[in-house]
Amino acid sequence: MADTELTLFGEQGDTPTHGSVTGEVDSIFFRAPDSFFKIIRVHIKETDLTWDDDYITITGDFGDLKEGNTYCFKGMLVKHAKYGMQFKAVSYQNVATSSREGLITYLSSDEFPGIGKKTATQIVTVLGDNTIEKLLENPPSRDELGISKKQYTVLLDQVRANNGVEQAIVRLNSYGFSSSMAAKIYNQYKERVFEVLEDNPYQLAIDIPGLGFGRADQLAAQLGIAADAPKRIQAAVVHALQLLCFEDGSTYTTAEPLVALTLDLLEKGRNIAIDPEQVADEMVALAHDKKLVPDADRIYPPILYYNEKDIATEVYRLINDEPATPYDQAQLDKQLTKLEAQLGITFGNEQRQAIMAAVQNKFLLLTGGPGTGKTTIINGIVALFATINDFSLDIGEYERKDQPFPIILAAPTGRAAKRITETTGLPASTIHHLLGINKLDDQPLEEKTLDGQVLIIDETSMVDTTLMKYLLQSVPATMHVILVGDKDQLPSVGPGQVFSDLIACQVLPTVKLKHIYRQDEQSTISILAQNIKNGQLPADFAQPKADRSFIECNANQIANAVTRIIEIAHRKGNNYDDIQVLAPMYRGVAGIDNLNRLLQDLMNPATPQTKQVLLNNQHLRIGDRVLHLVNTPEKNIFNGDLGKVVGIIPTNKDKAEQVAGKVIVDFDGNEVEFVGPELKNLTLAYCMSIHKSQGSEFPIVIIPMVMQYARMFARNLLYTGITRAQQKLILLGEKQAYLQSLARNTSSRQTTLTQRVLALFKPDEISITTPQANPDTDDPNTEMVQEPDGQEYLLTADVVTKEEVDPMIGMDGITPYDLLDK
Ligand SMILES: Nc1ncnc2c1ncn2[C@@H]1O[C@H](COP(=O)(O)OP(=O)(O)OP(=O)(O)O)[C@@H](O)[C@H]1O
Repeated sequence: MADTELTLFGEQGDTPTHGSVTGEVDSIFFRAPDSFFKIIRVHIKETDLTWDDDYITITGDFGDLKEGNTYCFKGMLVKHAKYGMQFKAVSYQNVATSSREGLITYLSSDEFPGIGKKTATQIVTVLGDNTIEKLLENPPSRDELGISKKQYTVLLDQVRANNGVEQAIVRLNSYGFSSSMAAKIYNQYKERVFEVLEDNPYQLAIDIPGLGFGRADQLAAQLGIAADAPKRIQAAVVHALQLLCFEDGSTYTTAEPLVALTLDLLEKGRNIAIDPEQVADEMVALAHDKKLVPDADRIYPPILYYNEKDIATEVYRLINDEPATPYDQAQLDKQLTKLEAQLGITFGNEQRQAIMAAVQNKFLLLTGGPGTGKTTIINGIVALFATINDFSLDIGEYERKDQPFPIILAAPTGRAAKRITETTGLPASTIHHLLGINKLDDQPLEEKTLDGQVLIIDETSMVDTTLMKYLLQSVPATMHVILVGDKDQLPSVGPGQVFSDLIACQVLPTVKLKHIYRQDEQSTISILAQNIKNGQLPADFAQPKADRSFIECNANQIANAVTRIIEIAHRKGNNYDDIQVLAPMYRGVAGIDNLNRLLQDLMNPATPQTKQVLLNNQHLRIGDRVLHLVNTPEKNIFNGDLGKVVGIIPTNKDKAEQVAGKVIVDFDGNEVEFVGPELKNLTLAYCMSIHKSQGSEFPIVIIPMVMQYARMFARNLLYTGITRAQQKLILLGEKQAYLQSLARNTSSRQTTLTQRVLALFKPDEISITTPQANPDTDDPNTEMVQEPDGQEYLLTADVVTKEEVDPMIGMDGITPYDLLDK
């Protein structure tokens, strides 16, 4: 049950009703499969709330609640949008075990066979009020209790089974953790929970998502850990190092920012001054204990330091351990021409070179800008490999013989993997799946060696340092590795810029595609892309071109302007399905959520006959464009997939606000049913985030960019967004927002992978086999696809005045101002 559906009772004026309910659990309606969350009905015995009924619905995170048992719940009354008034418990306690009589009744109940009232009284007399806690935490010997061996075993086993979780949660509640956080903590450490907590409360900040250094520090204060205790300072250093590396995407930091952030954490938490010398001393101690790694003037979290080194070693191994089989160039060329006929495609010259380089090198970096056909040529690489090695590409044949398919195709995201399959017709998976990694940040369950002849990874720029290390470690020496990507598009979420760093080495086999296929030769979209990549806006940025335009407007005008642009484009014969709005943020008047509401009314308006249901605060209608938000490989749909709603079956037919029972969505011919909790994985997609659009293309792209989005500004975000447009691009918003996006070049993460690789390879050691050796790797200024003739670049907005901003593409007679006011 999402909290957004709840309002605190009395929120609109009265004080919220906090209080307690003591009562017997009548029934447990709902148990969440993956947490302690439960919804229960309780028969009230006592309450300080104003409540007329004998029963009340209570929600919360509870351990092993038993129907028929009496508990005391503390919390507040809330109003659920659909189910009305209910009680949200933040803590609870079993009443049966909180008084002497209750304890005796409990211990002599059927749950403890062989223990009668007399023995139960004897146990409670020896142990007193805290009988249960003592039995759980520090059980007395059998002799002390004076009971039989059998009774002793039953007693301890049953108390642990019944009360372990509950008591731990109650005790964690007493440290101020909510029941849901207490449940997370308990699940992490189980019966070791208090041992960990008392030994080092800061460990919680490392292990429990959502529990930061600040909260662990409060707990440490409760447990009496001094403000200048080495344990506390060390925890702050480790936390600051994580923040500096993991939030910035760097693999290391330096002493100055690390000490500054550490002091900030330490002094903010307890309001005292800490001597920087002390921080430096603890940094030395941490280095001694291998909890951070100093190297020259850099400081690394150990995992990132060793992962960079391991990647370099693996690349060296793959290139040197087993040299590639030499092939005759002319033969390859001939084979490829034959394959083009079979595949029904003519590869460009540089694409042909890239395909041949892939079979001639053991390890190849295949890079190129957006739309240069990187994904498309995977098909050619696979086909050429199969031909020269004489193996079949018929999956069925391998399945029948129970043999592995010799080509392994994978990508960092499910959707990129699906795109490979769509392009090649061959199976592809996420790298996580390939390596047997369950959660995003976990490691493989067991060491794995991949079985096959060729490994091709698409969208490699999104692979972070840790995942790349695991991937390369799983590659046998005989396997060819082809890493495909574009270093200028969005980087990995996790630390590192592996793909870009490997290219920057300039000693590894690299092929760069330059010719753009997504847009045609005359396209000014690709020229704009090159400029943006170099951190520049062309002087003609705001002048309308045949395929792009810029409309200046502020955040409050965006929604209206976008709507009008689409209306006009539609009137001019463009199909709504071909128009995609891409924006950086969800919230705000110019955010994705607001635009979606407006664009839905424009592109798929409700009529009295329209079937629609309420979902995630949005109305979903037949015909709506929707986005899938998670990976569901078993249904072949992934995070970022776009589909169209083709069927809706509402549940409660009589009500005005119908709630969805079932929604059927067509994802490019794959019709998928969504029921119950699966529905929350869908959202409207007339406007979608630029992040989710990476790897996709659309005929017409509209991008609003205003200062309101400042938090998200990044050069590679803008670059990725505009390069999604195949034919037309309409940019709108504040010029300053575009300039600031360019100024923030987040690709400058601090990493040392390049130098680790170079330290292993001596310059003359590596032989690069490319049909046209391509050491021209990484100077962005040397790789302009088309230099705009005599164009001056500028980084200031002054030159472009409002008068120069003309109507949008081909929209004769319409001024920008027509678009702003309806
Ligand atoms: N040789 C070719 N002939 C015709 N069309 C091509 C050729 N190569 C690529 N294309 C087309 O160009 C478009 C872009 O190709 P593709 O998606 O493979 O590029 P990409 O480099 O992977 O792009 P991105 O980095 O944005 O994912 C596709 O529509 C594709 O069909």
